[in-house]
Amino acid sequence: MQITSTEKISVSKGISVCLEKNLIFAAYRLPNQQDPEIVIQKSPKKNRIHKDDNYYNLKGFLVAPFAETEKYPSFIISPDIYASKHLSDEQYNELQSLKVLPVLSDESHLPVAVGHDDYLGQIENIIGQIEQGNFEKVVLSRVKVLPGNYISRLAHIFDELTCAYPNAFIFIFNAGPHLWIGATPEPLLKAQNGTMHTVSLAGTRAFSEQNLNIGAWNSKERLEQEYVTRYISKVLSKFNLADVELVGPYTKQAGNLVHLRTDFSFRSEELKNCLGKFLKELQPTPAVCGMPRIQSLELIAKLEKHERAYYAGFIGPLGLNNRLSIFVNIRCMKVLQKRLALFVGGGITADSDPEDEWKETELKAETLISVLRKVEE
Ligand SMILES: C=C(O[C@H]1C=CC=C(C(=O)O)[C@@H]1O)C(=O)O
Repeated sequence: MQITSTEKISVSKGISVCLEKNLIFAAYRLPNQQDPEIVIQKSPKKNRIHKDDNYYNLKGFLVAPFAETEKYPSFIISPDIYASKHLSDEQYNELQSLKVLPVLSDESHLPVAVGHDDYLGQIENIIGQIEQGNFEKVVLSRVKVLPGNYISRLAHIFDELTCAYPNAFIFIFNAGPHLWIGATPEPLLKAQNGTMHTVSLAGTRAFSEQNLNIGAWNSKERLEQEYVTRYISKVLSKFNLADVELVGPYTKQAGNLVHLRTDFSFRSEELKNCLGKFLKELQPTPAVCGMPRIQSLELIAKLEKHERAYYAGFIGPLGLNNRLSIFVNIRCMKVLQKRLALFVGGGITADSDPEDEWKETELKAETLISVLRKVEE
């Protein structure tokens, strides 16, 4: 049915239609911005990308996994239809005319939920390895599974996330069996007016006025974040980036939580021809992986019972509105036909208390669960 109307078609309506048709698309709302944006690809084929590609010439919504595999590749969603705030009648008609794509079920690889005792056992294992001098920090994650089919409610959940978390990056993306939604507080790389920005984010407390005061944070928490800062500084010097400026650490609210954060900025020119390589070198940082990195990747693969897939990978718009804004995919969930899989993790260091670490992941899960409760009311 063709429409010509004076009624505006919202991004939220666009999300619903894309989900009904199972199209490859992404919608997002950048931190501290009003309007959500939507990127819809007409072709059903994933556009895979590689780190040697010239990212500067890419346009669309970038999706990269925690660890690149055949099953979880990096790809970019083409902006065949791109709209901010509203779709035009023409765009909506074009969307309506696109064919429904088959649902590619991923139910054969269900993320395995890990309970309290198993999680504490894994943390103790990591602390033991840190005490033996094999690691400085390892970020362990787990999955919380919530039964139910939420697909028809995702547009509503997206809208609620945008209201609940104005300073987060709110996103949803769908491509084949990969359907994810979340509200991440962690920018990975942003380019603005010739300057690039990245952050070191780690250390978590429940939000309170008192916890916004940096003086309230202890040396364990500061060290946990300091590892990330050191790692990023090292990557920046490896790429010979000039004029690096560093601000922090300071406290930053993320919904029901507060984190420690340090901001880095540097000239973007230098990365023009090696952005893909730089991103792969930078991510995963010890905010989601560990120190040393390769050994942490191996330990994570050995200990965790689930595949991280796109959790702790990176996502965001590239080359749209002349912007580059990429975020680390945390505070997120994978949406399956009959369940949601919430991914939550936390940094383990020598002084970690396993029970506190469990509580921290419960708090992190609340970021999304509190919004799910709202849409169920
Ligand atoms: C790995 C996650 O958070 C990271 C970002 C901020 C604080 C973190 C922490 O305190 O452990 C984590 O490094 C997650 O939310 O799943």
